[in-house]
Amino acid sequence: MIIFLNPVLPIAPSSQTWTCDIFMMKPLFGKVGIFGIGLLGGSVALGMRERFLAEEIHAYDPDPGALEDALALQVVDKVHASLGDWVSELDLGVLAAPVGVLVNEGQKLARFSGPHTLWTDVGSVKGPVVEALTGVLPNFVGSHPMAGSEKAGVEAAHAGLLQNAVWVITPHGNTDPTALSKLRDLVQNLGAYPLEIPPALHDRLVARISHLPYLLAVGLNRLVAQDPHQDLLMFLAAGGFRDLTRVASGSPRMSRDMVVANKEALREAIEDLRAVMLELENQLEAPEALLETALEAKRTRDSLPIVKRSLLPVMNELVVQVPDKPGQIATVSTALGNAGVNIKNFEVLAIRDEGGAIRMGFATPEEREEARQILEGIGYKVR
Ligand SMILES: NC(=O)C1=CN([C@@H]2O[C@H](COP(=O)(O)OP(=O)(O)OC[C@H]3O[C@@H](n4cnc5c(N)ncnc54)[C@H](O)[C@@H]3O)[C@@H](O)[C@H]2O)C=CC1
Ligand SMILES: O=C(O)C(=O)Cc1ccc(O)cc1
Repeated sequence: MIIFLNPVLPIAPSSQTWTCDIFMMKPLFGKVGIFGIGLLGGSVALGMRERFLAEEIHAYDPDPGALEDALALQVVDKVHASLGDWVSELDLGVLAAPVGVLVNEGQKLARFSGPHTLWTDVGSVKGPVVEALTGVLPNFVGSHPMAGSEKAGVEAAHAGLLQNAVWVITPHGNTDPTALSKLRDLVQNLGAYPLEIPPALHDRLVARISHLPYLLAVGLNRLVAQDPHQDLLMFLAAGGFRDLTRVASGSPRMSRDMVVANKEALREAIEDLRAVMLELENQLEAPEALLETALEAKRTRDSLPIVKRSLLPVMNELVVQVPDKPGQIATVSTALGNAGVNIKNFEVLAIRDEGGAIRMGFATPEEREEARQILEGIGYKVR
């Protein structure tokens, strides 16, 4: 069964109906722990921070450099180089380590977890992780945001990565319904689309739509690397080769772990692709048949849904913290208006007890910088 839910974005109602009452809303979670503060873990933390979904965000990572960067970039509030009692205080734990270590990491965390913590992971393969951790980590529900990039590490993390992304949730027969519902809330509040799919079906589908394309990208690059005219091929590589092989630029370790963990489903997909390639090879002698296949490919490719990543490029956005006092929206917009800075997009984000936040979009990075200086100049905290 597949359930597709519309996201509930924490966008403010129109200015006529907006009241300060929403400033009294509590964040969805108190303490949150991110285990593996890289591209995905960092993006979850930033998304939660930007939308005030957590009171305090902690990170654990075996790499001291990752912890240092996460603190310096203000992605999290506190960092830990080891697991300990702090884990038992978490309301939400997110495993965002490489796929190959998720089961082991989850089993270790089970020894520290409190009974009330909601646990999830963002790993690219779900079957083995969900099987091993359901009922072991309390309130565990597996998940997989279908969003990423060819970059790795916390310095590449950004909240916009998850915005409007399809975020697969993979319930198991023993999944606790309350935990499932809380995870759905989190995904929707992060601005993503929760899509529920059983773990085994998820793995079969991502083998075809994500893992096989990755192996193909590796294979196409290997053909170039092994060719006696490698240098010339590099010069000739135009948009097609680049588009088709972009994912080979991602973290090789992350991707290696991902394909190995899904090897059964991937073998089937490779087998099917072999048959298709053979068919295509034969169709070189049957141009009419090849044209039919090419037309079908164009129809399929052209009907892929267009994913709108965010209302404005993430780079031109500012988030301003505002206290729970009357007239804040007027003060912010008047200060910018008086300086001739045009606000292209205006959104009131989720709110915590002591105040709220406004997200604004600007047409250019220069205008955003000007807005930042003006708002900081009149005492606002801006990110
Ligand atoms: N990169 C992508 O496009 C996507 C990745 N994912 C999944 O997200 C997870 C993380 O991937 P990325 O953020 O891309 O990788 P990354 O390499 O950017 O970050 C992984 C982090 O995990 C840390 N780590 C390594 N061993 C650990 C352990 N035992 N415990 C805790 N942390 C540990 C690393 O030091 C690193 O900071 C993986 O499971 C991956 O399958 C999911 C969707 C997209
Ligand atoms: O960069 C892209 O287009 C990707 O497809 C990245 C990606 C990598 C791994 C995942 O589990 C999900 C998405």
